Amino acid sequence: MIALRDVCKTWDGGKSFAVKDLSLSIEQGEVLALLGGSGSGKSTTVKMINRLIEPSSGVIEIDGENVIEQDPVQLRRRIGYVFQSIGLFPHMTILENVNILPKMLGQDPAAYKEKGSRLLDMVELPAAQYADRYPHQLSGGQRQRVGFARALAVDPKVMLLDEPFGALDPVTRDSLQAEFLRLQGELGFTAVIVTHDMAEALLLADKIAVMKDGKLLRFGTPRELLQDAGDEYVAQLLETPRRHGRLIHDLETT
Ligand SMILES: Nc1ncnc2c1ncn2[C@@H]1O[C@H](COP(=O)(O)OP(=O)(O)OP(=O)(O)O)[C@@H](O)[C@H]1O
Repeated sequence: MIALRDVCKTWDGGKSFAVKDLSLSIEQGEVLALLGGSGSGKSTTVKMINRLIEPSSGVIEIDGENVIEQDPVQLRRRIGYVFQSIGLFPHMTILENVNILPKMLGQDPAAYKEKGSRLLDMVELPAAQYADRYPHQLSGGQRQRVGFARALAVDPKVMLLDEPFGALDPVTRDSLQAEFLRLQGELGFTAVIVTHDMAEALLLADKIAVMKDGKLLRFGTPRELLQDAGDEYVAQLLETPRRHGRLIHDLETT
């Protein structure tokens, strides 16, 4: 469904690499976690998929079609995009925010209003209660749910999520992660999720791509990584959730 082949992104006239020779692919309905530290090239990679950033070289295909050959605006309308700062319009109600794209695409108002309400119910913000509120009347976690509903409004086959849970407290993060998995299972979209948290990647993803300094260090299923980190840095990243697991297990059993 999504394939990257030898993708590079350089800045400063080719002097520095944000992403170097990145090749990977995922199947329809899979969740890919792009995992790495600050500056490893995760956001650049995800933004190249929907052409917010143009690759310097290499090929990116969605469903067999080269993204470079598609109109960037049309492409972005077909792909759900959720990011940390959410970007809701403050002067629009929650339902109006969810309906932005269907409205821009000229869809039937009665149909998209009904659908927007259903999406709000789906992300557990009952429309009867939340549709007419404004973003400032919601908590951060609730705003992020609106971000999900908005991204889902055009029935995307592909969802890109750039640290969607990064700014949330652990309880809200946990409930939204569970919600994401439920929605993904129900709707079956293919997703790329940027995270710097190995536990999040292990819990949410079918495939994990570990990046460092713009390069792909390791690509595999959570189970494959746990069985064989294959790289010292990857082993270090796995150590934190393992240590937490051991500590909790010890506390429970002693
Ligand atoms: N517009 C730009 N001009 C020059 N360099 C850039 C630009 N955007 C990103 N970079 C560089 O590209 C590299 C990768 O950045 P990117 O934002 O993809 O990293 P990241 O893994 O998403 O990091 P973070 O987790 O901190 O968001 C960094 O070294 C960054 O400084």
